[in-house]
Amino acid sequence: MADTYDFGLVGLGVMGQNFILNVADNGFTAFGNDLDPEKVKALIKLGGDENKINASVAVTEFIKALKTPRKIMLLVPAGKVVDIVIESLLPHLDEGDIIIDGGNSFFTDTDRREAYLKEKGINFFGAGVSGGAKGARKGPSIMPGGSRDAYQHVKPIFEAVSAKYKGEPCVTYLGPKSAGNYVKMVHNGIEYGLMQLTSEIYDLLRKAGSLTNEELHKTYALWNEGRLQSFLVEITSKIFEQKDEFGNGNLVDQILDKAKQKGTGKWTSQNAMDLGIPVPTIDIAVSMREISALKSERIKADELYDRPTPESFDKKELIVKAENALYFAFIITYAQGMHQLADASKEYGYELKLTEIAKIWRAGCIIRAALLADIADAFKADENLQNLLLSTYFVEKVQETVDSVRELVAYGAKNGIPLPGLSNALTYFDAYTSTRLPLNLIQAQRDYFGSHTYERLDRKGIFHTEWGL
Ligand SMILES: NC(=O)C1=CN([C@@H]2O[C@H](COP(=O)(O)OP(=O)(O)OC[C@H]3O[C@@H](n4cnc5c(N)ncnc54)[C@H](OP(=O)(O)O)[C@@H]3O)[C@@H](O)[C@H]2O)C=CC1
Ligand SMILES: O=C(CO)[C@H](O)[C@H](O)COP(=O)(O)O
Repeated sequence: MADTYDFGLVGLGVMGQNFILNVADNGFTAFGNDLDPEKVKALIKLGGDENKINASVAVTEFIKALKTPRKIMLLVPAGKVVDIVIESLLPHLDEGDIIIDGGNSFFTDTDRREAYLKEKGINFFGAGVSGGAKGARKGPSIMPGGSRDAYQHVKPIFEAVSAKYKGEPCVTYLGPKSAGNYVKMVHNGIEYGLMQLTSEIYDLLRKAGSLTNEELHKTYALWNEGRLQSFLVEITSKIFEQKDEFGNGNLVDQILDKAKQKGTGKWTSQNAMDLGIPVPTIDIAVSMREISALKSERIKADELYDRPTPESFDKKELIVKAENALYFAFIITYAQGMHQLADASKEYGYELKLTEIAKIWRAGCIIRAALLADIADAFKADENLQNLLLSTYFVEKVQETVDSVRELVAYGAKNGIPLPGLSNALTYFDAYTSTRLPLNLIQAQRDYFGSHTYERLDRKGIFHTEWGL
């Protein structure tokens, strides 16, 4: 059994178990490891043939079973556990072995781990995986970064197990250092934005148009056949038809309206702030999960204030406008995420190719959408495109949908329906496309109270005024 397996995987939980079975399905032999003997047993049983897929709780047995250079993927919870697992593997590894962190690790942790392991002759790289349990099993989108040479050893396995878009694997080497984890982080930031927008439109449809769950199911299903075709719209349509197993109508109506988060959306926002890149639709999606968590305060506050009863909206007209609005806001969210990737790439030296990123997101991942093929084309047509909103293709798409957004945002404000993602996307658009913003006044105020100086429109140089004299 020594030195026989092609691929090792530590962490046989939701992602790990599915990923390793996918590896075996694609003709590679694989060996798993987990602290939990039940998970080890379960994998061996599911694998069916121990020569093809095997597992052990013992790290020594796990390491011995792998062909060199060993290719070991970690799918364990992000944070300290990754360091603990690395330390447990290290004494048994040989120079040239490869550790791949497939989890949602924070990108600076990946840089630290890569530098630490390089000193010991071990290759380390981060490879974000997206697609949830089903994706891991049937074909995820994989976002590897780190050593290009080390990636070559894993490339055939990753290309075989990844999702395919029209035959093209949804994986490619993205760049050095933590490029893979960074791209996965922004993927999740975009995911937060799209989820927030999808839920706001649901709120609007049920409150303004009185759509039933059955109508919501049909509406999202229909949208999923058009330009909004995407994994999130597809699962949303399915969610509305799920019955509650306790017999209380539809399950969605029984789910507590407090959204949890594991950190990747917040990190996207925090890092965008650090780099000075505006991603307000992602920021507000994170804030909305935080507001949702304040359930008991929300209940108290609701009792203190009157709220308008929503005026009814013609159902057919509302559905058309809501589809326009969701399409518009999806474009804006991707535009913000791609902008963040472009600027981060310069800052961290990742040399990211946005076309390639859009291409590997076209299938397998949570934010897969028909729109991504158009986004890939836009970056292909202009490699230096600073923002999707500057692409001719998207100018037309945004132009034909923005009026619906204006109308719905105004309706929401007047009728007390919170649409923060939608209004934020609109505000971002209006601000980004304004030649003049009122921030000249902010510069004047800063100079007034703090002598912070300002620049002028009509001449070059840095100026200060003794205001009010
Ligand atoms: N779930 C999802 O949809 C997605 C998750 N991810 C990321 O993938 C990673 C894994 O997530 P997920 O599979 O959901 O997590 P799970 O908690 O389901 O699985 C993690 C597994 O790692 C095991 N583990 C913990 N410590 C060790 C150790 N020292 N040695 C060996 N095994 C260990 C756990 O065992 P035990 O339970 O006994 O502690 C568990 O079986 C995370 O970084 C997550 O953010 C990425 C994309 C999608
Ligand atoms: O990476 C993922 C999807 O792409 C994971 O499902 C992640 O847990 C989602 O983030 P959160 O739990 O914060 O909603």
